[in-house]
Amino acid sequence: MSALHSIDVLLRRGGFERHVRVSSDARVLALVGASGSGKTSLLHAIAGLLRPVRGHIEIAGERLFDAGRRIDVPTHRRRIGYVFQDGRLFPHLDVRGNLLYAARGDASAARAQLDHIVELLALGPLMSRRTVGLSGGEIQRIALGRALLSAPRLLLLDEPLSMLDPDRRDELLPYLQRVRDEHALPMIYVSHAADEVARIAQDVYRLG
Ligand SMILES: Nc1ncnc2c1ncn2[C@@H]1O[C@H](COP(=O)(O)OP(=O)(O)OP(=O)(O)O)[C@@H](O)[C@H]1O
Repeated sequence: MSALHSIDVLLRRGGFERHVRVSSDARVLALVGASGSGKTSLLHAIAGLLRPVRGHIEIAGERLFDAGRRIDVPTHRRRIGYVFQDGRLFPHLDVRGNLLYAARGDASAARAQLDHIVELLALGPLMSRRTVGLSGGEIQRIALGRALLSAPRLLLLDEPLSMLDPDRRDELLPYLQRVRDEHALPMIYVSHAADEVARIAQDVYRLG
């Protein structure tokens, strides 16, 4: 039986090429490595945005990609929540609209799930705000909530705290820890910050 995260791929992007081999049973895995070592490229490959030259990607028993077996699950069927450095909220929607954008299931299930996420991430006071004027930490909490509401089977986080100043980072970390502890989701967490990695992840893979 494969590990929870079982990845063995050759990645190529322009002149960049890297072989990545990860086998880990940690539910929360951190990816670290120098700038340009391929962390984001690996997340893109997992999300189906970059096709590996060869190899396989299997997470939580789900074969997402396997060149030899001609498996390449389309991005929208991979059920992946993706949180970027900069939140990437939709400017034309208010906070509630952003959260519900990708909500799955029937209306009552979506509402129950929304209530849970709003509580978990303390988003109540923000619900009818426009995205303009939100702080960086608020934006990231909403981005995290939006990703969770898509009912993902895997959460990818690409340096979600790196644009925040140290105080805001410290404020947001406990929310990430709550998500880690209250959702049984596998998570892959890219970061440059060793202290952050130590507080979030259960295993660390270094690229490069
Ligand atoms: N669209 C692209 N076309 C060509 N090369 C690319 C493209 N995107 C990324 N690269 C190259 O691929 C390599 C890996 O980039 P990637 O963004 O995966 O690294 P990273 O480890 O996430 O870096 P950082 O920590 O700076 O975000 C780099 O050398 C980068 O220049």
